[in-house]
Amino acid sequence: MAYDKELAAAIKAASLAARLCRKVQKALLQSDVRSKHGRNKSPVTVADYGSQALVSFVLQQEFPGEFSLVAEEDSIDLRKDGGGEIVERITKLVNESLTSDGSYGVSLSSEDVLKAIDSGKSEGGSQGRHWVLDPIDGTKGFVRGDQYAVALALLDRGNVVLGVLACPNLPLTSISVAHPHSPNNEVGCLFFAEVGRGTYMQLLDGSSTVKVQVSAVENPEEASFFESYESAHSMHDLSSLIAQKLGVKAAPIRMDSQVKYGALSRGDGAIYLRFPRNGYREKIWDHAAGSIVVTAGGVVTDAAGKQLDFSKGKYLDLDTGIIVSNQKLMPLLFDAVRASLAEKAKPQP
Ligand SMILES: Nc1ncnc2c1ncn2[C@@H]1O[C@H](COP(=O)(O)O)[C@@H](O)[C@H]1OP(=O)(O)O
Ligand SMILES: [Mg+2]
Ligand SMILES: [Mg+2]
Ligand SMILES: [Mg+2]
Repeated sequence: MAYDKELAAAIKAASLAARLCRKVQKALLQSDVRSKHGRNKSPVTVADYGSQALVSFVLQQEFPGEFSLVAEEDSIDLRKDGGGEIVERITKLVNESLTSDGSYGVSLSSEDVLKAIDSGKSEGGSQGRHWVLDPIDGTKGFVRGDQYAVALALLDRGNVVLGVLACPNLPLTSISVAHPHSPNNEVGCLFFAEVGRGTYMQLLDGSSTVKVQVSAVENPEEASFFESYESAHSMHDLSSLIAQKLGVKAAPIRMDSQVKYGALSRGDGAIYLRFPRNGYREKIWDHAAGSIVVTAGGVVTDAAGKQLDFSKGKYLDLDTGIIVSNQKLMPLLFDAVRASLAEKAKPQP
């Protein structure tokens, strides 16, 4: 109700971007992958840029006037010498997506595309409304041919009020430890949630919408947990200690990106553990959409039990890590996390 128009626009923008990403992933060339300028080694592809340009353009068409977007990518590298060819490829991809949709009847120039990418420079904060976008969350998974998500959320006065997670490679049926990728299954899901109205999953073409719910499992022995595929992103040894203390029997399900929140929101597993290495600062676009999608039955906190605060700009200010589970399991999980962190902090004999 309150955010109907925003939700419809977000679903449209994320679906179009997901289609663009799918096309690029199918034909991925090494030359499409660039490393970000020295700051870190995370890859960025034509699809990250194309997705950001497309979502930014669609949202600005739907909401002319006041517009604020906090997004991961910028055009600095693209504007450098030698970036011209890649900008042309991105522009072509964006225009092909807009033409296939047919709603806007425009063709963007390269400069329009660069401007659309750069309109994601807002800092967010506790006042007003801000869109929050990760155009491809899990770029490493995307490049590997695995899981990734287009993650879009809306902040209103510092709170996440809606979120859309498009997961082009997530099987429609439940994934498990034994079948994390299910190559024979149909893939491509989109999750959406609006504050107080539950979470829904549909196919990427918008059909077959169903209401979903986080698993209500209460016995940790029956619970399985998600964590990053990349051990550089989240400490696998710490999660395994937590799982052991909790009594979880199943092996971890390792997947890239906020797809983990999507899978959790429909009950594929009951726990998500994320413990980045020291010094890593979490960004709001890596958790905004995911965190609202799991609120139908789920709880998201940092390792100190505090709710995530999206009102402080583009970084999340949090203690040690992020944990997600259902309301019943959370107290047990929280105890296991505290005990494991204390054990790891003890000097080794
Ligand atoms: N060193 C890092 N530690 C933790 N997370 C990272 C690191 N580098 C990038 N990320 C981001 O973490 C998320 C991936 O986490 P996961 O390992 O759960 O898939 C992505 O948002 C990824 O960015 P990106 O959006 O560029 O892919
Ligand atoms: Mg990145
Ligand atoms: Mg990300
Ligand atoms: Mg990203």
